[in-house]
This record gives sequence, C-alpha cells and structure tokens, in this order.
Amino acid sequence: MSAPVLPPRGVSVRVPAKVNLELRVGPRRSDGFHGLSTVYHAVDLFDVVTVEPAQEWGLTCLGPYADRVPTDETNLALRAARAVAQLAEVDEAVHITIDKTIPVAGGMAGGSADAAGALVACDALWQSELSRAELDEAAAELGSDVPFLLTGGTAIGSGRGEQVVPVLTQGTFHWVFALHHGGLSTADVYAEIDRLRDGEDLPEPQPSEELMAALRAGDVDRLSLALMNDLEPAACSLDPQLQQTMAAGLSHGALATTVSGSGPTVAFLARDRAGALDLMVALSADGIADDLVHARGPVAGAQLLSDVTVR
Ligand SMILES: C[C@@](CO)(OP(=O)(O)O)[C@H](O)COP(=O)(O)OP(=O)(O)OC[C@H]1O[C@@H](n2ccc(N)nc2=O)[C@H](O)[C@@H]1O
Ligand SMILES: Nc1ncnc2c1ncn2[C@@H]1O[C@H](COP(=O)(O)OP(=O)(O)O)[C@@H](O)[C@H]1O
Repeated sequence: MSAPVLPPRGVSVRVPAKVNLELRVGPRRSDGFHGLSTVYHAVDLFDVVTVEPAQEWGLTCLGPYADRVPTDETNLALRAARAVAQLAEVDEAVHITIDKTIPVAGGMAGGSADAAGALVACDALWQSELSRAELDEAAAELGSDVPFLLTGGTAIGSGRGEQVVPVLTQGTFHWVFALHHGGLSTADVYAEIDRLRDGEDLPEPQPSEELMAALRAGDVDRLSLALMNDLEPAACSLDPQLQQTMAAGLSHGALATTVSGSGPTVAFLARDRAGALDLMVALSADGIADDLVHARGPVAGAQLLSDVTVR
C-alpha cells in the first residue's frame, strides 16, 4: 500500500537583495509617490523566508540584523502572508522565520525581499496556485520594490517602480557593498530630493540607451559609465559620510560607484572577482564602512528551496 500524500509541513524560499543600476526620479505624484524609471539588478545576498503552519500568526527573525526588524503586524513578510491567506480564502495561521542576511534600511530592499519570499512560500504551503498576475498585484500593494523581487534578474521598473519588465543581459557582474548600519528611511530620502530639487523642471524619467547596450553586451566598462542614481545627492545630504566612502572605493580601483537605492549602502562595481576581493581588503584597511560584502548579479528572484521540512 502506498503512503498517503501529506500536505507540506513547511516551505522555505530564498530571496535576493537588489541594487539599482539606474534610478531616475520624476516629480512627486498626487498619491505621494514619485514616477520612476529604474533598472533593478538582483545580487546573490539572500534572506531565507520559511513559513510553517501554526496555531497563531507569528514571526521570528534570525541573523545579525534581527534586532532591527519589527516582528509585529507591520513586518512586510507577515503582511504578505496574510494577503495570500485572504486571496486563497485560507483560514489558517503560519509562523514565519526570516534568516536575514540583507541589511535593514540599507537601500537593498530587504523588507521587500521578505515580502516576496512570504508570498511565494505561502502560495506553495497552501497550494493556492495564485496566478502570476495575482501575485504581482499583491506584491505591488505591499511595496513598490516587491514585484521586482518576485522576478529577479535585471529589469526595468516604471510607474512607482512596481511595473517590471525583464532586460536582456550577458555575463555576471561583481560588486562590493559597503554597509552603513545607521540606515536611512526611504520616505526621508524622497522628501530630501524634493527639497533639493524644489522649483526645477523635471523631464519624464526614461531608461538610458547606453545602460541597455552595456547590459546586452555584458560590458563592465560600459556599465561603469552608465550607473546613475538621482537619489544619491539626497542620501549624501542626509548622511555626508557616504561621499567619503564612495571616494575611498574609487581611489582603491573600483570601476564605478553608486548609492544603492535610497542608501546608505554604497555599491562599487569591480572588473571581476579578484578586483572585488582586492577592493574589500583595501576598504577594510580604511575602516570606512561598518561591513563589506562581495556579491554577484544578476541572480533569480524568489526561489522555492524545499517544500517539505521537519514533520
Ligand atoms: C528607493 C527604492 C529604489 O528601488 O528602493 P529602496 O532604496 O527603498 O530599497 C524604491 O523606490 C523604494 O521602494 P519601497 O521601499 O518598496 O517603497 P514603498 O514602501 O513603496 O514606499 C515607501 C515610501 O517611499 C516613497 N516613495 C517610494 C517609491 C516611489 N516611487 N516614490 C516614493 O516617493 C514614498 O514616500 C513612500 O511612502
Ligand atoms: N521583513 C522586514 N525586513 C526588514 N525591514 C522590515 C521588514 N518588514 C518591515 N520592515 C521595515 O522596513 C524598513 C525598511 O527596511 P528595508 O526594506 O530593509 O530597507 P530599504 O527600504 O532601505 O531597502 C525597516 O526599517 C523596517 O522598519
């Protein structure tokens, strides 16, 4: 007699961090968001989100940044899980465990990654088979960056960042991320760009042809010339130390640098793996950042790791 097929007990999903290769910010819209043209790029720095059936809704965060992550109902992963329960009409609770490696409030979309991970994990746990359109819509409601973390790779983001279209790329790029544990609030950085650009006539943001060509060719030198982030002056205005970090990386041979999203993480593009490791050693000797991480991109978005853990 064959064994009965039991529903899965727990599901784990691995989700990457992102850096914006380009971030062009238009004027503030009437809903308070800014129209964007951005190019997201997922890198191999991962959180793992595990959901397990439980008597009550709950969340545990593990890892070095755990004390900076809310475990109440404001946690984006918990909100994502509840959104799937509602869409799938499931009346069951889960306990979520986030094994956190992505810096918190670092401009690398860690909370958004956890939300994307929880959407995919709960959909698998409850076998709800939500359509991609339903998942994308739920993701966009949770945050502007969340749909990209479902897709991963390299992609253009438009609207407020939630409309995502994949971009053709070749090869792997090597990055060094200089982390600053202070954190910057995304809303504060957008408010600061408004203050700095007050009265300016702003063009409709568009992706640059040069960046698309560099990515299509997998050409790291061309990519180094195409990185840009409109939020950089605003992040540097709120945290002037970032300018020193950027200058230090360039003096040690980084091909280019940009603030990651709304910061305060600073991204350096290296020629290759050896270049990235040399840069880490030099920056570490300077003691300029709280931590340094080597990561590669592009990598896939939220990926199911297993659908059966301990029974
Ligand atoms: C700056 C970016 C670049 O990818 O990422 P992070 O640096 O936060 O990772 C994103 O635009 C952040 O997206 P996300 O972190 O999902 O932001 P949301 O939760 O949607 O919005 C948080 C707040 O940021 C501001 N906001 C966000 C997106 C946008 N297009 N315009 C905005 O003005 C609004 O003040 C909003 O209330
Ligand atoms: N699962 C989560 N992980 C991290 N932060 C979260 C999470 N859920 C909610 N937050 C809140 O979102 C804020 C922004 O965090 P994060 O997404 O890491 O940064 P960023 O928007 O700069 O990419 C945090 O300060 C925290 O209060």
